[in-house]
Amino acid sequence: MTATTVQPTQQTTARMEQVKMSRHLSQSSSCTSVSTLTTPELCEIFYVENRRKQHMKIEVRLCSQGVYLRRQTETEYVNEQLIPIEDIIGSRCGPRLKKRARGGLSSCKNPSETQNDEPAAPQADADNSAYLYIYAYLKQEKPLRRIQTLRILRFRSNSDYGSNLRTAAIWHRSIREHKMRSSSRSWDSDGKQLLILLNPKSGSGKGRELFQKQVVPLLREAEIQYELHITTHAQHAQELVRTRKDLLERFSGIIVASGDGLFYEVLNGLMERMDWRRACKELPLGIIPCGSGNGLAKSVAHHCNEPYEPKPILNSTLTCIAGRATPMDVVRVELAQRNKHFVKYSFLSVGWGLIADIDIESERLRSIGAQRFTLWAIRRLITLRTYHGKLYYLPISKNAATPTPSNVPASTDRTSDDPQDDAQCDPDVSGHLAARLSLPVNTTEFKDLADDDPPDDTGITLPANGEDQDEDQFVDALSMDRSMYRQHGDSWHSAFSRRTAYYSIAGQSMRSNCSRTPSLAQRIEAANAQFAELVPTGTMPALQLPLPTDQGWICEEGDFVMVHAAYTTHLASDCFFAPASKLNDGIIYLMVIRAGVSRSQLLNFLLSLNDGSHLPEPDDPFIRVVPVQAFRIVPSGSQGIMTVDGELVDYGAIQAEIFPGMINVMATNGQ
Ligand SMILES: Nc1ncnc2c1ncn2[C@@H]1O[C@H](COP(=O)(O)OP(=O)(O)OP(=O)(O)O)[C@@H](O)[C@H]1O
Repeated sequence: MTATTVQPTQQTTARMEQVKMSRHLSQSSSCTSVSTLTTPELCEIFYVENRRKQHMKIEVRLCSQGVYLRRQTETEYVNEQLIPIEDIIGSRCGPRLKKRARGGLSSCKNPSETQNDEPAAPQADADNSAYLYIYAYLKQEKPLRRIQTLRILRFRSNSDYGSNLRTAAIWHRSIREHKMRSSSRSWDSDGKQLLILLNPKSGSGKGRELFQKQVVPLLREAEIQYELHITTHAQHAQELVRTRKDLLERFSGIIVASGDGLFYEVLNGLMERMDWRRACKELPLGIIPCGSGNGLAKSVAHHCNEPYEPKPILNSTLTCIAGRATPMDVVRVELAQRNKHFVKYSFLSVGWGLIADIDIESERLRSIGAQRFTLWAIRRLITLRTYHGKLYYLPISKNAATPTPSNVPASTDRTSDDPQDDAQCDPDVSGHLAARLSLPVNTTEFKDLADDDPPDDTGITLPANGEDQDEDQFVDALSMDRSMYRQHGDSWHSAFSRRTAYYSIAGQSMRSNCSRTPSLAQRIEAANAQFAELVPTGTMPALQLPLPTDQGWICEEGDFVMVHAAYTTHLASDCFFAPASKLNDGIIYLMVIRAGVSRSQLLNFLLSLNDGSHLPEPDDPFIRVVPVQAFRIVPSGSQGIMTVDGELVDYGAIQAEIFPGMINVMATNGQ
C-alpha cells in the first residue's frame, strides 16, 4: 500500500531500522498533519524490536525544526530526540545500502554522471523496501563536538519497490526543502556547483588522500555537486579564479582544500577580476584545512563556535556545507617591490620582525613538523634581533570612517538577529516541540543502544570513511580547466599603473590639469567613476606619499622586536594571537614589541600564544596591542623579513588598510 503521509486518515505500514536495533516488522497506523508551511509536516509510526524483544513504537515526524523521534515501549515509557534541521546535512533514498557504503558513498563524480545517480531497482526476489538514510552531525556543546548520526527509515508498506520508493522520496524531498529554508543559501540553486581547489603539496602532502577519505563522503551525503581542481603549481589557483569566465554563472561558492597560502591566492585571484565586486558578494569562500598553519580554518571555527580538533577536516567540511555565509574583513596591503608598488589582499596578517622571522626562517626545518617553530623561536631568542624603522597607525575611533567599498554588502553579521537561528539553537527546542505537539513531558533523551551491541548488517558502525571509494572515479574528476581569456586592461593589476591613471589621494582626486574643455573634464569624471568600480578605494594616500598630519595618524620611530598585525583570531591553529578579533569587526590588531623587552618576557609571550594568554598588561612599556584601521611600516635598511598572510614579500615599506566585510566566508551561523 502507499504511505502518502499527507493524507490524515490514511493507514500506513512502515518500519524503521535504527542504530543497532534489531529488525522487526509490524503494522502501524499513520498520523499525519499538514503544517502551515508549503512543505508539509510528515509523520509516521515505525516499529522496532529491542534486544529484550520488546516491541517499541517510534513516531517519526519531520517538521521545520528537524526530525523528531519519540519512542514508546509497551510500558508507556517515552523518550525522544530532535535531530535539528541544521544538523542534518542530507538524506538519501533508495534500496538498502551495503553497510560500508552508508557513511559515505563512492567519490566525486563527473557532474553529468551524478545526474544519473538514481539507485538501481532491486531484483525481483529481493527486498522490496525503500530506505531513507538521514545523515546528521549533532552538535554537542560540552565538550564541543559533532556526533555523526545516521537514522534509517525502512518503507515497505507496498508490495512493489517503486511505490515504497515514492513514499521514501516524499520524505527525502521534504527534508531537502526544510533544510534549504533553514540554511538560506543553497549551493546547488540554479544548477550551480561548488568549485573546490586542492593543493596536493600543502601541509604533509596528503591533501588529496585526506580529501578523498574525509571530505568526499560528506559532500556525497549532502548531495553537493562540485567541480574539483587540483593545483599543479604555485599561482595556479589564482590564475584560474582570475581568468575563469563562467565563474559566477557556474559556481555558487569556492572551497579551498589547502592551507592559508592557497586561500590567499584565491582571494587575490577574485580581487583581480573585473567583476570582483560581484564575485566577492556572490561567491562565499570556504576553507578545509589541509595545510600546516590553518589559521583561517581555526578562526572560522572559533567564530562559529564549532569544534575544530580532533577532526579539523571533517568539522570544517561541515561548516562549508552548512549553507550559510558570514561577512569577513579583507585588508588591502600596498607594498614596494623592486621600485614598483603592488597591491595585495590579505585576510590573516602582516608581519615584520620576530614572528615573521621564525615563520620564514624555520621553513628549512619543515620536515620536523610543527616543532620547527619552537626550535627556531629558541634560536631567535638567543640571537635576538631588533629592527629600526617608523611605524604609523590610525587608531580605531568611534567616529572614524572605515573604508567601505560601495556596493559591498553592509558588514552586519545577522547571526543573532535571525529569530529562526534562535529557535534552532535553543537547547530546549525538543521540549517546546513536544509541548507544541501535545506530547507527554516525562521524556528522557533518545539514546542509541550501547556501542558494544553486536553490529548487524542493518546497524550503523560509523564512520565508514570511504574505503569502498573508487579511485578511478576520483582520478576522472580531476579535470583541469585551462580555458584562459585575456582580461581587458593588462595594467590594472599593478597599483603603480592604476595610480598613474586616476587615484584617490586622501579624499582628493589626482586629475590632469590640462582639462580645459568640458568634454575632457567629463571624460575624466567618467574614467574616475569607472576606476572606482575596478578597485576598492580606501582612505590612505599611496605608499610613497606622506600621511596626513591632521587625521589622527600616530607615528612611532625606534627599534622594534616585532610589529605583527592580525585581523582574525588565529594566525595558525595553535596560535590564538588576537582573541578579541571578530571576522567582521573592521579592526586590525597591531601587536607592537619594542626593543628593550627581556628575553624571559619574550619567551613567556611566545609560550602563551597557543591559549591567548600572551596579551600584555595595559601598562606594559614594551608590549602593546593597538586596534587600528590602517598602518604603515617604513623599515630602515634593506635586510629583514616581511610576510603577508605568512607568505614572504619583498622587504621595504608596506601599508595596510581594512575593508570591513568585503568577502563572505562559509559558516554555520551566518546569513
Ligand atoms: N601544486 C603545487 N605545487 C607546489 N606549490 C603549490 C601547488 N599548489 C599551490 N602551491 C603553493 O603552495 C603554497 C603553500 O600552500 P598552502 O598554503 O596550501 O600549504 P601550507 O603552506 O602547508 O599551509 P599554511 O599556509 O596553512 O601553512 C601556496 O602559496 C601555493 O602558491
